[in-house]
Amino acid sequence: MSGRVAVIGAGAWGTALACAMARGAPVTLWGRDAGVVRQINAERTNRFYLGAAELPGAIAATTDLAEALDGARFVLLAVPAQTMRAMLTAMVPHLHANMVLVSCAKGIERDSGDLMSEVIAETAPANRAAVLSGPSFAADVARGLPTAVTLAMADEKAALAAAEALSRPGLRLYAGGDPTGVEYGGALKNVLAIAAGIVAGRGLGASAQAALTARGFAEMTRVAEALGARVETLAGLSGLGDLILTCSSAQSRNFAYGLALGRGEDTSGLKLAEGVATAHIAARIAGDHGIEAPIIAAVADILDGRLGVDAAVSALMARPIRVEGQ
Ligand SMILES: NC(=O)C1=CN([C@@H]2O[C@H](COP(=O)(O)OP(=O)(O)OC[C@H]3O[C@@H](n4cnc5c(N)ncnc54)[C@H](OP(=O)(O)O)[C@@H]3O)[C@@H](O)[C@H]2O)C=CC1
Ligand SMILES: O=C(CO)COP(=O)(O)O
Repeated sequence: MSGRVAVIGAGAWGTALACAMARGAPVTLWGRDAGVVRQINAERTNRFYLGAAELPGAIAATTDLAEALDGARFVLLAVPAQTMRAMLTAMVPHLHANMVLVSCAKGIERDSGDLMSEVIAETAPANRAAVLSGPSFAADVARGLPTAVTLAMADEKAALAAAEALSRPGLRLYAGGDPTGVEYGGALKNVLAIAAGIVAGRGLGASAQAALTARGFAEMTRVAEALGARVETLAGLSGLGDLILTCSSAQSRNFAYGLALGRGEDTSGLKLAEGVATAHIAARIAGDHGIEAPIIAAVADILDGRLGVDAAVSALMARPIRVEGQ
C-alpha cells in the first residue's frame, strides 16, 4: 500500500506528522488558520505550535479541504478529539472510499463516550479507519528524533501494510490489530498524566510518582480490558510506553496541567490537555460499567471542583487493602 499523505490539523501534532511524512514524499497539510498556513508555506515554520523548528519544503499547507485531500491515500487526522466529529463531517464531501482515515488524536468523545475510530465509522462509514498512537512528543517527531508508535486497524494485515507505507526515517510504526486497546491507551494515559502532574505539583515525592504511574497502568489496563481491549496492547507503546513518557515529563501538556493544579495555579491559559475532557467521560464510563477506576475518578472530581487535591490523595491512600494485581 503506498500513496500520498494528507494531514488534517496544523497544530503541534499535525505539523510534526507532516514533517515526518515529508521525509518520504510530498505531503499536504490542512490548517484552518490562514496565517499559520501562510507561515508554513512562506517561512517554513509554525512558530506558535512548534517554535523555531524548520519545516521541510515538501509540505504544502492549505486552508482548502478539497485541495488537501485530493489524491490522498492516507489521511492523518490530527485535531483535538472533541472536534473530530465536526472535522470529519466537513471532510465527507471530499472523501473517496479508498482513503484510509487515521485518527492521531488521543481522547474519548465527551458527549457520546465514543472512541475516535467509532467517530470515523459513524461519520465516514465507507472509509477504513486506523488509529495511530504511542510515546511521541510533537517537538521530537518534528526534529526527526527516533520515535516508535503503533498503527492499529481491525484488520491486522491492512495495518501492517499501512505501517510500512507510513514509516519514515526516525518514525517507526508497529502494526496492531487492536484499535480499541491502542485508543484507550492513548486516551487514558492523558488522564493519568494529569494525576502525575498533580502529585509532582503538590511535592508528594518520587515514590508517590512511581506508585501513581504503576497503579495508573493497572487502572488503565483494567478499564480498557473491560471495554474490549487486549491486555497485551496496553503493555505496548500506546499504553505503558506513552504513560511512562507523559507521567514523567513537564513537556507533556497533560502533566503540565496537573502540575499547575497541584501547585494551586491558574490553568486557564495552558495549552490543550486532552485528559481534561477525557477524565469526565472515562470516569462516567467506568462508573456505568462498574469498573474500579479510583485515580481517574479522583482526577474528574478534582477537575470539577468536587474534591480537593489533599482530600483525593487521602482517599486514595485510605482505600481498603487488597491483593496487588486483582
Ligand atoms: N502534541 C503532541 O505531542 C501530540 C498530540 N497528540 C494528539 O493530537 C491531537 C491534536 O493535538 P495537538 O496538535 O498537539 O494540539 P494543538 O493544540 O497543538 O493543535 C490543535 C490544532 O487543531 C486545530 N483545531 C482546533 N479546533 C479545531 C476545530 N474545531 N476544527 C478544526 N481544527 C481545529 C487548531 O487550530 P487553531 O490553531 O486554529 O486553533 C490547531 O491547528 C490531540 O488529540 C493530541 O492528544 C498525539 C501525539 C502527540
Ligand atoms: O501524547 C503525547 C505524547 O505521546 C503528548 O502528550 P501531551 O498531549 O500531554 O503533551
